[in-house]
Amino acid sequence: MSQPQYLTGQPEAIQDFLSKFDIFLFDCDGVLWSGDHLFEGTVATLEMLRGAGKRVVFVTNNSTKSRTDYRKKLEGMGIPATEEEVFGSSYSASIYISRILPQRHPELKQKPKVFVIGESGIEQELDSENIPHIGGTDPAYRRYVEPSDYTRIAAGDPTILDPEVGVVLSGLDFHYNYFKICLAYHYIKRGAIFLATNIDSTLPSAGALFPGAGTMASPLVKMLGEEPLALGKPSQAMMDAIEGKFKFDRSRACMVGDRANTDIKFGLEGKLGGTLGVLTGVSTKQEFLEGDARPHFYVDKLSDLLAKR
Ligand SMILES: O=C(O)[C@H](O)[C@H](O)COP(=O)(O)O
Ligand SMILES: [Mg+2]
Repeated sequence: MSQPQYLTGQPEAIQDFLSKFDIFLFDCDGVLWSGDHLFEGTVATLEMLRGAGKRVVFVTNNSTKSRTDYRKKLEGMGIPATEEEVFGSSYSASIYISRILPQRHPELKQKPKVFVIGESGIEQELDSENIPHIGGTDPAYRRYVEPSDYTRIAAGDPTILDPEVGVVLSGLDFHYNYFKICLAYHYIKRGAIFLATNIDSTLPSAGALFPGAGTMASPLVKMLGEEPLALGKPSQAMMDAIEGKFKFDRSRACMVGDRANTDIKFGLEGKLGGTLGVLTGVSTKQEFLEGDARPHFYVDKLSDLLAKR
């Protein structure tokens, strides 16, 4: 395994790095910003890349926002963007459920609904693919479990366990609770397909780490003894969908990310021409230098790419 090349403070090496690629797939949390805190130099770096004729695509595992939400967040931070340039795990999961799952599970025709553990980003993307869904942000699910719930769920009471649910989709949920876990578990035990938007164990925000989507799915993994199929990075189903949409030469593409086991693994397994690790998010320098998924290049922060000769 080759040693990642450090680019910070190396203008010559940075120019050589930039000349290798026509398209940059950008992770968001931990690279462009940390929650609502935009990292210094992010806007200028993206302007520099676009000014040099490079294509920029935003590829995020954060399922709480839709492509529309991300366009607004990017523009709100001074980064011009179109929804076409955004590819999120909630969108990746939605197109998997609408276009691939029915071929593999024709029985889902009778069970078209998705039980959502997550926020509105998932609901909006399911709506964009005309997939019916329950749970999610519905206030009816933001409550403590009641004694009668146990008997009703155990009995399969259709007024609490919707018989049309064929998929449980687990994402980042800021309103997570015991009641949702109970329902999700019993839907899966009754045959629903167990999917996740992504497996990130932590969420970088305000310069610190918080529970991630992968942590949301873990109680179900513990109960079921099985992992969900995750449709976000490093899933190559997502890479194929992005390549299909943006039609690019993988050897001229670079994945930029802060997390080794999602972003960097995504680029390496996708056989992209390059991967760039950024040390402003989840993964440490040691993880980039000694871990299983080592980037080709790494920098302390994204704006280090602005260094001039
Ligand atoms: O918990 C999560 O879902 C992730 O931490 C988060 O969303 C990662 O987003 P990304 O870094 O892929 O933009
Ligand atoms: Mg990230």
